[in-house]
Amino acid sequence: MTRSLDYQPGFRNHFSSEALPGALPTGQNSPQRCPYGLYAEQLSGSAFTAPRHRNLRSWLYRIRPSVVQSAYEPLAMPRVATAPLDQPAADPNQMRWDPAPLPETATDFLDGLLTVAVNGNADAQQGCAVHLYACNRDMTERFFYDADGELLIVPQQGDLRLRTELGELEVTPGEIALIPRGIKFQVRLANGSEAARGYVAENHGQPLELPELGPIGANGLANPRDFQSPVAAYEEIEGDIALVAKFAGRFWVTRLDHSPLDVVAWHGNYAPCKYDLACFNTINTVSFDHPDPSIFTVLTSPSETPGTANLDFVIFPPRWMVAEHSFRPPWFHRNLMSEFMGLVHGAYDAKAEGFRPGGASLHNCMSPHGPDADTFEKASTAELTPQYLGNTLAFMFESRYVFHPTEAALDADFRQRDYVDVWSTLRRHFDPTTR
Ligand SMILES: O=C(O)Cc1cc(O)ccc1O
Ligand SMILES: [Fe+2]
Repeated sequence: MTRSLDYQPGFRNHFSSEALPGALPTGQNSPQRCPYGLYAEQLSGSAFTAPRHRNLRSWLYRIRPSVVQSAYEPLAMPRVATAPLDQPAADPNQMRWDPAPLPETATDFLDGLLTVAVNGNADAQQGCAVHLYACNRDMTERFFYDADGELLIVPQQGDLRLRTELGELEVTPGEIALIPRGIKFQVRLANGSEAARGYVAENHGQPLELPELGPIGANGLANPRDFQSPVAAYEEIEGDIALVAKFAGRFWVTRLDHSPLDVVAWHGNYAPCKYDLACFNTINTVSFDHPDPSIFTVLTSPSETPGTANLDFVIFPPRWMVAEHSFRPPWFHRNLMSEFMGLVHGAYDAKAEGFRPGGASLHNCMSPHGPDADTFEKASTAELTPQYLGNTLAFMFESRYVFHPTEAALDADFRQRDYVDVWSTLRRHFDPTTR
């Protein structure tokens, strides 16, 4: 873990931070003249009138307001797709991919994005996209913001420094970062990493929030205090700087003569954050049966239908397995919700092999899936002593909307075209004479 940066703790707290003493106005948001000659700018991540518990906004005190930029021009980014997609048709086939290869030519985070699947409708603020990233170069002269959604970044290899308007964060595999919709940022490799790879969920819907805990009580799962937001940090750099925007499924570029990281102070609850998945308080059965994976929900983006998420971020962390007289791995199942999975490190308990760190799988709405044949055979006869499942960190982006895989994902060399065969050797055990 990286500890060189300062952070403010708490999930969506009302933070205050200033990089110069007294830069943050007190008692009001828009003084007639701001300290140090700064401009005040409000950044709203919700409608002004959103209910109080979902109202998201921060006040930024910056050297120049964001409007000081040129006209936007289209920018080609053919590897990134957005819902709705006309082509190809959605696919019910179970799919799996090996890790995407790391780039051989100089590739920054933006150029290294590749969309695997999309769902919902970005303009209607529904659904999400799943992208992979693989990069070996810093973003230096360019910055990015995404008007189509917030970005949940799940590093799998290599450390990233996320330089945002509201300050800097570093993430390493095992941690996640959340960049709210519209926040300008830049991605650099950190701590000597020469390349980085991971997953991004681009959430078009309601921002991710902590799930309700119901009978679990006041504590457990991801605790709010373990989320960390940056402190204000600014740079004053002049030059020819590109600000790339993703807007309504297309990329655009506007030019600035200064760095957009010019926010000297800010306050509010709309800010990037990071979270170490090792802080997750994992709750599971201590009696029998394998509970639904919703017990492992880190963050959820609700939809209008109660309990039916636009997007859930679920992890499968290291944990004790103690269930008695039970088949312990994930069961065979078919699900209304569509499931995209990735693996940060180790092995996943439903798949003996083939699901590799950096790889991915997709099990769409109602497509059957579950343990592969080897896992089933072993788990059906295993001695059910308490067993520690270490060296594992899988995750799922689960959505009520069907994932439409992109052409690039379907055609990728690293797609395992024979994936469905992992279940083909499941033998018939039925014997009507023996219970
Ligand atoms: O399909 C998967 O591997 C994810 C998953 C895990 C689990 O423990 C129960 C249900 C489920 O969809
Ligand atoms: Fe599943």
